[in-house]
Amino acid sequence: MARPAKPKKSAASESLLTGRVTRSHGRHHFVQGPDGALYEAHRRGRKGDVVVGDMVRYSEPSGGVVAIEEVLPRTSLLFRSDEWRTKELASNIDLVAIVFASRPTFNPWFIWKALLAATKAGITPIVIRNKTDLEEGREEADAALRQLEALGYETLSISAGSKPEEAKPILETRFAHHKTLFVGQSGMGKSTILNLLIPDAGARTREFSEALDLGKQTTTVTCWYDYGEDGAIVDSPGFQEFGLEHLDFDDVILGMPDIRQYVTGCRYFNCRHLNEPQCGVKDAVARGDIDPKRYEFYRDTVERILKRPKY
Ligand SMILES: Nc1nc2c(ncn2[C@@H]2O[C@H](COP(=O)(O)OP(=O)(O)OP(=O)(O)O)[C@@H](O)[C@H]2O)c(=O)[nH]1
Ligand SMILES: [Zn+2]
Repeated sequence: MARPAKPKKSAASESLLTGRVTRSHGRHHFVQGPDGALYEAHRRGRKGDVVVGDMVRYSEPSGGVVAIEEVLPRTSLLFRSDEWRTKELASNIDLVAIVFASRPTFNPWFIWKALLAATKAGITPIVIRNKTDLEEGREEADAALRQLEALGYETLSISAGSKPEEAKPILETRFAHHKTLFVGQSGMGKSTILNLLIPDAGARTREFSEALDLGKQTTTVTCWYDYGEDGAIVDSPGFQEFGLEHLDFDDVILGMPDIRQYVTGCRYFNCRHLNEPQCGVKDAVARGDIDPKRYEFYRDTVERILKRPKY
């Protein structure tokens, strides 16, 4: 028997609306419709493929809850991972702002890992050195910043908390018309910066969590805030680690310009720059042309990758 012809696009699919996923709590998503209204949303078929930042097609709200029928193609997708799993952080962003300060003590590896993850995702990174007013730890923080600049990364220096009137226009100029994800270790001043850019962010979140009775949960998830006409500020919860389980060896080389520039001096074309003889990278470390701390980071990152079963 002949199969029945596939039905033409149903009236239902034509009535789908397009909106943005602005928050996710496990399988609970929140979609902002074209009119700005927020809807609680579930993914049709319980697929776990929805990420904050996604543009989705969803069905008309019934009882306030909508069904996400389709995730539209993304322009970018940023990951971070831990030992156990790789997690999407946000989609459709075009800048990653990495915030650090001299106090609490920052970990340069966090910054370097975030830079590698951004490079891997093809998203422009920018490093923000906050709390320039603090004396404590100033030297290390300034040295870290100078090194990042020498590596070719864009940076900004501000005191978001103590000189907000100076910091605000600097931030506004750089982040207008961009969709920026902010990442940083806890306590670096991410929330302070966010509040300068979006003064009512706290109120928006409170309103939202009260309306949906979410309590404290809202502070522990990634949130998308529209910013101006065509920009967005995406706040991620502070975390201490920025795992790179989703990177391969080549991604590390591509994301570390100071290492990459010496690989042409290696004898073996497949040199990993770890224990091989006549290695251009190790020679550069020995001469003092590569910062030993950066090489240590390189070694640790690559050794983790090479330990994986795939290699
Ligand atoms: N001295 C000084 N303190 C600042 C500055 N910016 C922020 N702070 C302070 O640093 C502390 C941490 O700032 P937050 O904005 O809460 O940091 P956060 O990165 O959002 O931290 P989490 O919420 O843990 O992720 C607060 O006490 C701020 O007042 C600054 O420019 N100078
Ligand atoms: Zn080598």
